[in-house]
Amino acid sequence: ALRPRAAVGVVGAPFSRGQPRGGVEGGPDLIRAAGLLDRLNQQGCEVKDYGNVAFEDVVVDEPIGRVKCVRAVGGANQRLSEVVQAVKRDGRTSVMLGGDHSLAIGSVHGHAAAVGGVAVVWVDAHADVNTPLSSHTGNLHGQPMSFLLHELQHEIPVLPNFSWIKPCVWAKDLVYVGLRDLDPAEHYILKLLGVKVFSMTDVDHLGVARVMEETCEYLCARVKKPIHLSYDIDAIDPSVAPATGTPVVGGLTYREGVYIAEQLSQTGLLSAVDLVEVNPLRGQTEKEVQATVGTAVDLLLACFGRLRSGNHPPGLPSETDK
Ligand SMILES: CC(C)[C@H](N)C(=O)N[C@H]1CN[C@H](C(=O)O)[C@@H]1CCC[B-](O)(O)O
Ligand SMILES: [Mn+2]
Ligand SMILES: [Mn+2]
Ligand SMILES: [Mn+2]
Repeated sequence: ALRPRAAVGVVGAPFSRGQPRGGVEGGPDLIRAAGLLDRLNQQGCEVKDYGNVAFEDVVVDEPIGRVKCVRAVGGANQRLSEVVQAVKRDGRTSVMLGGDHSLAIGSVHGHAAAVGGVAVVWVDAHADVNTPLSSHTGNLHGQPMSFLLHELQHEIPVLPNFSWIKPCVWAKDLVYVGLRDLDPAEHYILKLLGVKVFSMTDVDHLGVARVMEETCEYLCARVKKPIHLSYDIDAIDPSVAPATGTPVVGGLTYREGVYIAEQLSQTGLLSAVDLVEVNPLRGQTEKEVQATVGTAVDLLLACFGRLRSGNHPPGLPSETDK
């Protein structure tokens, strides 16, 4: 049976104001330069590059309380949401290349605006669910999920350039994988809302196969909504992907990271992917940068059907055609 070529839309989001470390805005072009689009084409995807989102420069952006770069982050995500909506309206799976993780606000918002309710799989060392009031750092890359969850809206203050955001994710439709560095407030929020979490302890205890069996079973049999995979490269162990802003030891192996993407790809529900927090200035050598970028590319290829057991073009005989 001929499989339809997966239609993919790549959106570059060269943005860094959700956190203080320069360099992460270089992520999109580095991932492109490593050959992502050609490799997706070669494995049978039909790919359109929507280019890099042109973010408006915000000159005066004083902190509000502790929260930094509020106006820049709010404006950037409003632009990004519009582009992701366009990608989805074109019938393509959206691939957003970051940039820092505050960009998930616009990416998830745009996805949900186009397709209705979405399920979110958040693969990250961190939960990124601080509210503007619970955040110790004031960095918005640690807060994106708080603006998206219906159940947290009473905790969110009015912020300039954020009033366009409509919460669009229910706690029961969110699954975390790879958590190992939560702030107390985040832990409290996840417990209070009963969010499904597979921390690195669970990965150790159950193994990644069981973690993904439970995740996919839950999302395919129960939730059945289009899946938004938001992948922070710092979910992967820093020995594999060191060039990132907030590395935490004890992360996913390369194999576990790819396996997660392979399994989600096979659900057929993958509707949008973020690959964020690749920061070339945080690699100590060029080799470290290339290892990080290469891992990001391989994770994305696995999201779109690349299998380590091998693939061949449709039309050739394969066991399923017997
Ligand atoms: C703040 C440092 C010291 C700590 N190791 C660290 O990173 N902590 C995480 C957890 N909470 C922080 C925050 O809210 O600012 C940090 C967010 C990371 C955002 B992410 O997109 O990279 O997932
Ligand atoms: Mn992280
Ligand atoms: Mn993150
Ligand atoms: Mn990070």
